[in-house]
Amino acid sequence: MGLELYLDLLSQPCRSVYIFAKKNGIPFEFKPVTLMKGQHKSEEFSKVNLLGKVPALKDADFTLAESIAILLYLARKFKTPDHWYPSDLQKRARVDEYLSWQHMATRLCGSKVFLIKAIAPAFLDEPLSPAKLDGAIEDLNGVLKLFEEKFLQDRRFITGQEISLADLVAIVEVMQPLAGGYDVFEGRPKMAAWRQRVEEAIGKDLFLEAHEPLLKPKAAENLPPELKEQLKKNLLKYIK
Ligand SMILES: N[C@@H](CCC(=O)N[C@@H](CS)C(=O)NCC(=O)O)C(=O)O
Repeated sequence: MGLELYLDLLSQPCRSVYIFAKKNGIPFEFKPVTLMKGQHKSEEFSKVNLLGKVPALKDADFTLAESIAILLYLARKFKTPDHWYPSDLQKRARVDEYLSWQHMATRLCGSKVFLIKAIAPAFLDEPLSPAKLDGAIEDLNGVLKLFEEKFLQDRRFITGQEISLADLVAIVEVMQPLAGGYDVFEGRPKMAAWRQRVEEAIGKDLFLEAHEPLLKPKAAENLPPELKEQLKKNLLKYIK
């Protein structure tokens, strides 16, 4: 059995894995796991990832969770071009630095804005207080300022001249609040120019293909009440 990637492209870390595999011509079977149908909680999926989260990888009888671990596994196994995870000690450390920082920063704050703006209205009986969104946007703005000042500075990409895993992991996260209706690039010309460069380095078609489910979401299906309740509980955990 070849490489299998368990993905839902609505998810940021899934998009980074998908783009990376496609861009590098890594052969894999796309195994869809639809979050909005609760498929990540199925018994079948728990055999691939007991953590119940996407993305997940299966390579013969080896399974792996966590997008960063998956990206590094793919980079090493398929010996992808050096710029993705540079062999230069300090460039690699720059990538590691961003990948370590982003979980509780770009990812946490971008996801929260997206969930409050785009997902919560379909699940909650009463609208959230506007202060909730204001607070989330304020936190996200603080993180984006740090992203520009510390990680991007005046460079073309985070490590310098070429795209790396750090840029890939960053772009998929900042697209999430954008899809929720909060344009993170407005008033941030440095970030907007970086986005263009990242899109070009990935390839516009692949970038669009990976983001289409997020940018043009299909109407939500009618969910069974118990599943809706479970997803609502999860949502409240994330946006508290
Ligand atoms: N740190 C993990 C995060 C994975 C994650 O949170 N995935 C989300 C989708 S973006 C998920 O599967 N959520 C389902 C849940 O938490 O129930 C990674 O980078 O892979």
